[in-house]
Amino acid sequence: MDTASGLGSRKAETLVDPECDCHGAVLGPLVLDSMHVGPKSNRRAIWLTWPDVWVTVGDHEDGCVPILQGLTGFAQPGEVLAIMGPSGCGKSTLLDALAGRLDSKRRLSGQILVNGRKEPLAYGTSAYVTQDDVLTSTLTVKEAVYFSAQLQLPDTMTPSEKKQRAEATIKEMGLHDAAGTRIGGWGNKGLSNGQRRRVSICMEILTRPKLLFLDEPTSGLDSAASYYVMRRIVGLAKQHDMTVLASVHQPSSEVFGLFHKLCLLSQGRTVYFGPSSNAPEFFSLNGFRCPSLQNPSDHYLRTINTDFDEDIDPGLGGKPRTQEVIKVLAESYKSSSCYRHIQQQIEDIHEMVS
Ligand SMILES: Nc1ncnc2c1ncn2[C@@H]1O[C@H](COP(=O)(O)OP(=O)(O)OP(=O)(O)O)[C@@H](O)[C@H]1O
Repeated sequence: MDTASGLGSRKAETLVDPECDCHGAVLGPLVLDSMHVGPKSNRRAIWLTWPDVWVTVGDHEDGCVPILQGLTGFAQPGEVLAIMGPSGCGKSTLLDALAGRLDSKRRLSGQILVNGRKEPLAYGTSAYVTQDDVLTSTLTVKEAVYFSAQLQLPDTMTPSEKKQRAEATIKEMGLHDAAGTRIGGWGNKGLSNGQRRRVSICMEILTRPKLLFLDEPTSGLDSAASYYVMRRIVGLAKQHDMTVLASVHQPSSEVFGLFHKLCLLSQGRTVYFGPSSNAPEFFSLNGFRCPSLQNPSDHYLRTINTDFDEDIDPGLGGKPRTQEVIKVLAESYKSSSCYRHIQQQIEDIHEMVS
């Protein structure tokens, strides 16, 4: 196993771009020690990079329609990247592309690199929580998670260690009170939708995968549950050097504040990619300042949602149409030093892990 020897002497660096449009903003730490294989894990941490990824649907006869248009980004160990944007902007497609789960209709071009290499993920290193909860309705929460633990966890763990891991994970997802409840399903009511969501997450985080994809992990959860679930996931990422990518619809300010990086998409284009703490400055500099006391994620999504454009009266207050706003933001992002810095960080990652 490659332990990235030689990197040990390089300490955690914080990259600051002196020229960044987000003045003096800290553009996020490249924690080089994450490559170290420490006692808490016998698997290598994962740096996922995607410089210029496109996804299209259709064929040559009917014409190809781009769903994702030249997206560039990376996800790093110990951090959670939030993928946000209006419905249909391409969040699930990006997750599917990065996880190697695109169906045959969707064609990928561009590179997705795992630790700087184009290679399939080793078995057991990644997990994906889909939008639909596929669970056995007749089992209780405890049974489902216990069985899953017995099947998924390595033989090096004893049955009682597996049981303990299952119990701890049930607790982590706040399901201890529902442990004895049947999952249920159509015509056989059991868990609530939010509880089912948390059981699905439980099953996938049991193994502490090095790379975790979460498609709408907080859908169906109330704001408090969303916050606690995301906080646990952020904690697990930090504790186990997990690289987490989550598509999120409508996070509260508190949940939004938990994310390390933000990938904001609209119509398959990047509107912003970078530290979530720098997004307010990016929007302000482009003339779309988030009003004080407003949830920043609400502001970003409202600014770039075209679905209800006819509700905006162009004659009143000279408000630009959303299509123009998206164009301004996407072009501004592509020409910003923030974007160049992300490209540089990707090169640094490739150099570091090679
Ligand atoms: N297999 C496919 N064939 C044709 N179009 C597709 C296919 N998969 C996705 N699309 C289209 O690509 C766009 C992005 O879809 P995607 O599911 O990635 O969006 P999303 O941001 O995850 O949406 P939501 O938040 O509503 O789940 C949509 O317009 C969708 O209709």
